[in-house]
Amino acid sequence: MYVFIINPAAGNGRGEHIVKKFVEEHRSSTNAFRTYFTEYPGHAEELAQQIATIYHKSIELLFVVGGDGTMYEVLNGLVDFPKVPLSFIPVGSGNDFARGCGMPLKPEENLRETFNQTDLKPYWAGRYIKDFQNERHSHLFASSLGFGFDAEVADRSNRSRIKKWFNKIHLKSLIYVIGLFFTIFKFQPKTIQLNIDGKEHTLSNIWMLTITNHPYFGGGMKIAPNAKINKKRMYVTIVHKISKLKLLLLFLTVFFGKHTMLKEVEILEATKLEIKSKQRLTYHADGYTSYCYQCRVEKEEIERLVQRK
Ligand SMILES: Nc1ncnc2c1ncn2[C@@H]1O[C@H](COP(=O)(O)OP(=O)(O)OP(=O)(O)O)[C@@H](O)[C@H]1O
Repeated sequence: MYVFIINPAAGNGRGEHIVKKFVEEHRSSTNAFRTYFTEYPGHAEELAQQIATIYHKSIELLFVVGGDGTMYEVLNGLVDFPKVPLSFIPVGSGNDFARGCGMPLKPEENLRETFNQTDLKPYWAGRYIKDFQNERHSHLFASSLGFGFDAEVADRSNRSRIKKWFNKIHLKSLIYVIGLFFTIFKFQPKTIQLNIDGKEHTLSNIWMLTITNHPYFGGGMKIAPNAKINKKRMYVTIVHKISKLKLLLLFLTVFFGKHTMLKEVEILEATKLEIKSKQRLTYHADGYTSYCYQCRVEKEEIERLVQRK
């Protein structure tokens, strides 16, 4: 059975149209298609959990049709069902997961290719637990988890009342650019206690600390250019002691992965890490934003099967 979880709010409803057309074309070869539509934020997580509870043994492939936020929700709905094979049809605005997995970014092409040659490979998500919560409250992230400036930009943009209108006229990225200019004047660099694989570091004047499972974040920015999808390591990009002007330069060069030439940028590898701060930290996980003072992060040990190069 092929299952589609479609977010009609991502990509202005493009996913719904593409899947309907595809199902119509393939109905004669198989009838085993089920389509589900999300109705509100958080619904993809509930749907994925309910569908997997009932059908986990018969799902040949679960297609996530949306953006990175939908992927994040589905992944978290499947926490207890790692054997459900996943594919991502990118119709969102960022689609970093598709980029990181080397999938075609054109949704029609992606869907056709995935369906014709179901060549699944392992993928290891990241897992994080914030503040003093226990394992039961851990969350998974598919692509990235970031603390500091970029998270504050994302948070400001997510809370913006005009975001909905900008989305409608395909100008979502403009909201982030506006958010970036507002945040750059307000942001207070952080002091962070960072434990990487047992080694303690006190880092001051931190602007960004971003953890990724593959090179991309923020809608195509190549933040960790040498990152490879792997079982053990996450890539930690730290931006510290940087001037505001240079930070703007960083946001231009990061699309080509050239920000690593700046002395203020450091990329480390980690299996497990813990971040603590006395200041409240804003974070984003695959685009979702929230706040914490402490966060433990590690690779998910279980491998999931996803469509990727
Ligand atoms: N029916 C719905 N109506 C409104 N919002 C929804 C609905 N279904 C899901 N959502 C929310 O839509 C938001 C955006 O989804 P998603 O992140 O997948 O797309 P995107 O923002 O276009 O892409 P990207 O994250 O790749 O930039 C998510 O926060 C999700 O919870």
